[in-house]
Amino acid sequence: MEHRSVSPHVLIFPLPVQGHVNPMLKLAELLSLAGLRITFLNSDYNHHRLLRYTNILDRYTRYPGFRFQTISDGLPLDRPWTGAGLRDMMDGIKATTKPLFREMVISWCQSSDPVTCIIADGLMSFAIDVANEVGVPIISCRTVSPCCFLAYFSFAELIEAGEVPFKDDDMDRLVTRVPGMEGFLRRRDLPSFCRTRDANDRGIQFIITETQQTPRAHALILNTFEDLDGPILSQIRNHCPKIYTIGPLHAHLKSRLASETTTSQFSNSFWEEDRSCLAWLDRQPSKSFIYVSFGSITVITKEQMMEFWHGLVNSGSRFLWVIRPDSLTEKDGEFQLQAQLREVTKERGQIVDWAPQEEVLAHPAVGGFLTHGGWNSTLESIFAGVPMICWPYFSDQQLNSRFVSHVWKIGMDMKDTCDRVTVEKMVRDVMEERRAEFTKSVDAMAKLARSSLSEGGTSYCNFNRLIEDIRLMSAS
Ligand SMILES: O=c1ccn([C@@H]2O[C@H](COP(=O)(O)OP(=O)(O)O[C@H]3O[C@H](CO)[C@@H](O)[C@H](O)[C@H]3O)[C@@H](O)[C@H]2O)c(=O)[nH]1
Ligand SMILES: C[C@H]1CC[C@@H]2C(C(=O)O)=CO[C@@H](O)[C@@H]21
Repeated sequence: MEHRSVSPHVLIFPLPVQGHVNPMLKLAELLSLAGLRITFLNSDYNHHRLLRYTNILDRYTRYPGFRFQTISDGLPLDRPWTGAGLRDMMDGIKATTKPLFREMVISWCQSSDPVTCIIADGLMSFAIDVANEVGVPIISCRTVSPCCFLAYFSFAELIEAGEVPFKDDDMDRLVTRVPGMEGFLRRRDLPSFCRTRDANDRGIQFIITETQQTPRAHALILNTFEDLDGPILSQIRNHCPKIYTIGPLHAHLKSRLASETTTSQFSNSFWEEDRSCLAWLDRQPSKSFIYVSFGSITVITKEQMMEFWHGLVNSGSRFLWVIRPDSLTEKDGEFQLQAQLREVTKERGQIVDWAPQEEVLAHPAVGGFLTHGGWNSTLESIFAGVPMICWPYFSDQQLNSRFVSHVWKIGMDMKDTCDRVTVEKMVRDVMEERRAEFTKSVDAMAKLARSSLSEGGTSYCNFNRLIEDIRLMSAS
């Protein structure tokens, strides 16, 4: 790839959530590898956590044009933030981050090194307003699944047609107005924000407003590959014609780094990874354990935690279970329940606060993944060829789990149930009874993912087009 003498300067600005920062940091490194200069804008709080638990400074500052900047997210320092606090986060961003961002961008644009292009999280459309005000091209990046993004586009129409809010409790009724999903999308598969009786609910209105702004951006980056989401992408292209599908980003970065001499540690985690579990995995037989993790912001009740635990133990499979310290909805004085579970679990497996997930999924001893179905986890599981059981918590996860079970047929959907009998049955299905069937389809998808990243593959070529697009911005 050609490097011009002054390379473009790209400002990357993710929503301050693990599942957004992680893929956007990977995107940032990919762009750095291509010779672009990057300013990565993190919230103060998240940056501090990354400094504490990862080697991001060593990893990223080896690129001469890379720098981190920080901004306030407007939240008090004594949170942890989880999915239950979505409104607080959005309010903080609107009141505090938005005006600060505008000031920062204006001052950078007046400096001797103005930004050529902004790549901002598609959930912060105020970045589009600011970019337009200062005349800098902006590309939107949505870290959520394309199927969910498409459903968001249909929210206003669903409301107008009276499909949302739901008028009764029949959650299995088909939803007819999300294009391309007419035959299989049930009410229960819509993003959790639709489970309200109020069409003016702030959650729904926020998503509608943000999503409808996306076409105002110069282009849209999606973390997927064409063979996974082809029919959905052609529907999205009716709204946003210029899309760069360059995923799975985690694997794309690894494949482009493969020729470089670099560290093999890729953690962008807000928690300390417990790497001791890898040694435990090394002692397990092939495809013998199930990995359990519900991502970075899911919270569960003590009751649900116990149902999962009994179901896992009764299944007879060994398991590695990530229980973040802030996982429980209720207070767990001194983490008593978590400590007890750890103790009684020793026989059957391990419980850790946070795992090196990509490495765990790539381990030969893993046979299945019990996941909340966050989009990063879904892509990481597909790429590793690991069948899933999805227990969606919120947002896109309700849709992702339907696609996993019904469209791609690479796992099972445990949505809206949480009892030990179901957990046991599904674990047995994925690990034993239906293992061959799921493994065959997920392996085929993993192969397509790999080929999208190889030279000439769709994600590979789309990434090169993205770079050219950004370079042309600096030339004009
Ligand atoms: O022990 C762990 C658990 C998770 N992870 C990583 O954390 C990320 C989690 O991302 P994701 O699976 O997408 O879940 P969330 O953290 O819940 O992500 C939020 O952001 C995603 C992208 O927008 C959405 O798809 C989700 O629904 C939303 O909850 C992944 O890269 C995992 O590899 C670890 O490294 N170690
Ligand atoms: C903060 C959550 C609200 C919706 C966001 C999202 C999306 O892009 O739609 C996915 O999951 C969460 O991280 C975001």
